[in-house]
Formats: sequence, C-alpha cells, structure tokens
Amino acid sequence: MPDQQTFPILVVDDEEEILFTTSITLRSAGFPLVLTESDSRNVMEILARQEVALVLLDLYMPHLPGYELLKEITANHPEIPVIVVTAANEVGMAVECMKAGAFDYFVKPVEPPRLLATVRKALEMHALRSQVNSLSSHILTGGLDNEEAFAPIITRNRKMHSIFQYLEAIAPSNQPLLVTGETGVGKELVARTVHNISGRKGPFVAVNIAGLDDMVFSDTLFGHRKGAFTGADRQREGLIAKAAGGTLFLDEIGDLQPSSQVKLLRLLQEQEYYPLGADTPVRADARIVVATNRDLKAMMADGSFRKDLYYRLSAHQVLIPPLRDRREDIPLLVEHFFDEAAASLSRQKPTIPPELTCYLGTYAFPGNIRELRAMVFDAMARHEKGVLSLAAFREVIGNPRSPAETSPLPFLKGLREESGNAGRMPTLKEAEDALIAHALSIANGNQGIASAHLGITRQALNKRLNRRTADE
Ligand SMILES: Nc1ncnc2c1ncn2[C@@H]1O[C@H](COP(=O)(O)OP(=O)(O)OP(=O)(O)O)[C@@H](O)[C@H]1O
Repeated sequence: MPDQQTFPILVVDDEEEILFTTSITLRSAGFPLVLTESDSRNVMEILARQEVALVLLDLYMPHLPGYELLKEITANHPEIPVIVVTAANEVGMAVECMKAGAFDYFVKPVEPPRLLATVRKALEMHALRSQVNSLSSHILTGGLDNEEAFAPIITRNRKMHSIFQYLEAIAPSNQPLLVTGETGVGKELVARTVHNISGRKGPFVAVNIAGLDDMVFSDTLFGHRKGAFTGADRQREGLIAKAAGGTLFLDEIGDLQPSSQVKLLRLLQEQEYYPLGADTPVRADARIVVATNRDLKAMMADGSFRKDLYYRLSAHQVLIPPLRDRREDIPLLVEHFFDEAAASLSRQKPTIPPELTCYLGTYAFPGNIRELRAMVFDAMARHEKGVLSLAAFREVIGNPRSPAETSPLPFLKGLREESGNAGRMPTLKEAEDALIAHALSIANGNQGIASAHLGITRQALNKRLNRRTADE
C-alpha cells in the first residue's frame, strides 16, 4: 500500500514554518519518512548522498532559486518527481516549470487533500520507475540478487527463472500482487518468497478466504470492538492489524463474496478500515498479496468478480505454470521430496528406480506439485527397504496417458484422410507406426516416456523401432 514508504520525501523551503507544517501534514497522512531543507544550495548534495522518492520544492528562495534547482534535479535525477509549490499565481511560471519537468505545480496556500493526492500519485510513479529500472537491469544481467531466497522453490525451468526476476523487481513495491495458477503449483510459496525479499519487517500472515461469509470475512480481516455483536465480549484484532508492516496473503480470492469484494476494494483505495463496531477508521499498513486458481477475467465478464477490484489487485501479477509444462523439474522435485520425506519419517532415503521419472513424465498432474509431493510421501511411508517399488505411483497414475494428448482418434481419422481414401480404414501397421511416431513426438524423442505412453516396455518399443528400420 502507498503509505508504506521506502524512501523519504524531501521538502525544500526557506521558511522554517512551512517546513514544519508540511512535514506534519505528510507524516499524519501516513508518510513517515520526511526530510526538510531550508537552504536550496544543499539539495543536490543531499540527492547525491541518498535516495529520495519525491521533492516538494518552493520556487522563490534566496541564493539558488527553485526554478534553477528544478532544472538541475530533472537533468541529474530524472527518476525523482518534483512538485513545485509557490506563492506566486503566475500561469507563465507554471508552464515553464512543467516544461522543465515538474510533476505538478501548486500555489500557496495549498489545500492538504489536493497536495496529498498528488504526493501519492508521484510516489506511485517513482515506485513504478524504480521497478522498471530494476527489471531492465535484471533482464540485462540475467541474474538474481536474492538467489538463496528463491532456493525453496525447486526448479530449472526457464520460464520460472524469468518469473523470479520479475518477482525480485516488484517485491519492494507496496502495491498488491495477484498470483494465479492451477491448484498446487506453489502460489503460496511464491507469495512467502516475495514477502521474504520485500524488506518488510512485519510478519507474513496467510488466510484462505474460500467459504467465508461476509460477516466472518469482515471479522477475520478487520477484527471487532467489544460489544460489536452478541457474543463479542472482548475486542479482537483482525489479520490486517496482525500483518502490520508485513504482508497479508489472501488465498482463493476468486471465492470472495460480492459484499466482501466491496470491503476489500475500499481497504485498497483508502488504506484504512473500520473494525466491526468502531466509528473511527484504522490505518492499514500491510501489503496485500492474493492468489487464485480461478479465471478472474472470465469471472469479471460474467459479473461475479468486480472489475474495479480486479484492476486494483492486479497492479502486479504473475501466472505460475503447471507442472506438466515444466516436466524437467520432476526429477529435481522427486529427489527433494524424498529427502524431505526421509527426514520427516527419520528413515533412510530409498534407491529411486531410474524409470520413475520417465513414468511420472507421462502423467498430467492435475494436482501439480502438491500431488507429486503427496505421492512421494505415500511411497516413502509404504517403502520397506532396498529399491523403491513403483506400486504406490502406479495406483494413482494407473494407465499413464493424458487423454487430451494421447487420444488415438484424431490421428486415426487423420490417417484415413491422408491415405486419400476416406472410406478405407488404416491397417494395423499404419496405425501402429502412427501411434509410435505420435508417442515419440509428445515425449520429445524420449523412448522411456514414449513407451510408457504406449503401455509397453522400453525394450518392446526398441524392438518395434528396430523392426521398422529393417523393413524400410
Ligand atoms: N517449486 C517447488 N519446490 C518445492 N516445493 C514446492 C514447489 N512448488 C510447490 N511446492 C510445495 O507444494 C505444496 C503446494 O504448494 P502451495 O501451497 O504453495 O500451492 P498453491 O498453488 O498455493 O496451492 P492452492 O491453489 O491449492 O492453494 C507445498 O507443500 C509447497 O511447499
């Protein structure tokens, strides 16, 4: 949320009284980091020494006039927005300042709500510019600054590594993050990692909001005052307060009821909320990260998810690919989960048969990584000694075919068409050749996986391939 500042606002004015009142206005509106400077000649040195998110600049000052300083700041620090505040209501000067790169221009006395709205916008712009810079430098170097923070997310997939770079760039932002992806792909793990590298000192608080009615949702998030409803015999702190200075992770956001959607939207817009039974609002200071395996765009289209809430939540967003689209991760994950299971059961890790990863490579994993983890833990619990048996995996996977990929019907039809005689059925040999070619193609040429798709042993596939070569 924008009230969590990363860098200070610098207020420059030769009148001490204005410096004092402006910093009080900013601090009480939730911007605690404020620097003040009454001598304009010191400003460039301050900017060289430390990062500043925004400059509020008086125009008429002795020694170095604000207009000259504005030009120096925009030339040397184009990423810092400058809001000009002046006693003179001159249209010409306002135009000159905007031409010189000012973010906005105010005439004193400035109404605090207008000034604060512009300060918020300018800070958001500064945060976005920093993210773009960080993202570009990550893309150019191809590396990560927090390699070890991502270590719990086991992967060697290229798409996942690009996702890590994006997450590292947006982690310090206070704007919401939407994490989407099928069930069990690791959305919560990603949310925790983003929190760990965000620099936020408060805790990571997670809650699954599926099935919460509006009253329970409000009470869980916002808490209540004593006597707010029958049975509220004590004041209760909500999760937003518990996550102060940290991250509040709302899982299954697609299941949020319409009335709760309005409340969450208000929280994101105003950065404040009312505990049940309270008449004064409380400021919120938790970054909101949400996750869902539902298609929020389709839900917006059918009216079951508010558009305005979607756009607020998706300031940053990431889609985690399913395990079947990153099969190269299966061997790493299998090793990792066997280590984990052996440690948790205080048993020795079994010898893993080499055909296991081939076999798992044929399965579509509708439950993704959670499903793979459960299979490994189950196999480990049943294992007695020596080489691991595949029986525990066979029970779940059964016939290792994923219907969408391996249904023979489309190419049997194709074969009839290709043969130029739509009425003739393909021969057994034509069908076998086509099935083998198709299995090899979906297995990327891996004979172990192709044989599992075909329901035969690797040796049997090899024999057939050799026979075909001899026939040709
Ligand atoms: N890349 C990974 N490396 C290691 N463990 C992982 C990885 N991805 C997920 N896991 C583990 O898989 C399990 C499921 O992950 P997680 O709960 O983060 O998924 P999810 O997408 O949030 O699921 P859901 O949609 O059901 O809430 C957890 O035990 C998690 O630690």
